[in-house]
Amino acid sequence: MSTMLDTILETKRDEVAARKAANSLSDVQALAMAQTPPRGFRAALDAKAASGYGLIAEVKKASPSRGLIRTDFNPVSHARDYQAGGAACLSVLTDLTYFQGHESYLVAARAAVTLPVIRKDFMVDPWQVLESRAIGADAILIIVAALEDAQMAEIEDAAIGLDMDVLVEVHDEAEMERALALQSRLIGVNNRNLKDFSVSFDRTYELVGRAPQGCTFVAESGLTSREDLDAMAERGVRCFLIGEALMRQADIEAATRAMVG
Ligand SMILES: O=P(O)(O)OC[C@@H](O)[C@@H](O)c1c[nH]c2ccccc12
Repeated sequence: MSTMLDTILETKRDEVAARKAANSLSDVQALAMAQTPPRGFRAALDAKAASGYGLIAEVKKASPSRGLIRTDFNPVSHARDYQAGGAACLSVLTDLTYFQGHESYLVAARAAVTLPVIRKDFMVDPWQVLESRAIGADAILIIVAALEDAQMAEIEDAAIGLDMDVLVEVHDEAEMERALALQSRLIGVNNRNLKDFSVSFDRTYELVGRAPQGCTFVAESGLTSREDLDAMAERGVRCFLIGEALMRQADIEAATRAMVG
């Protein structure tokens, strides 16, 4: 059976092939080298989590499971609101086909704030890491369910070579084991199953104990309230990735402050 993740990855591979053909490597390299240096993504998260909650606030217009989330989508004002409300970092979706994202949203959001920004997209080729740096991204996502071990290592090496942080996303214990074979100690547990979109906080609770000492552990997806975060904190989780629940609010700054302030 072909899952949603398979479908997304198939589209992504075609898209990346077309982009690689259309852009010379030396041009993308030159853009990456001309960027301001990466803002420390994991360090910013750890700093906030030391005295409260570390929030990665997501600039998210739409998703395959929810459709359009925000009609008056404005990445610059959302980014500013997230920063003013106390977020540690931003996540910006750049996948166009399934999330109505765009690279230009990341560029605009990052320019509007001082927070580090992760490019939220589906990495299938190390070339995308260079492209991410070329648009200013400070960190990239590796989805363990999407890649073979060797591909993950290659993509991670590319990011480390560019001084970028890597958020490694897992969903179960087997994926957690594979994640821990990588170098990054920034691990996210996606409560949402990318194969059928079901959400359960049990994914986080099952895996938080498997995170080694010194690892930055992030609970992702389906979090809607301060109470959700407080319940997770009782089990030792202090960092969170939140999109929809904040993007649906009229006053994003106030909602962010209510969540982590
Ligand atoms: O909007 P939510 O339920 O708060 O979830 C945010 C984030 O965790 C989710 O967008 C996400 C987590 N991992 C991903 C991988 C690809 C695309 C999207 C995601």
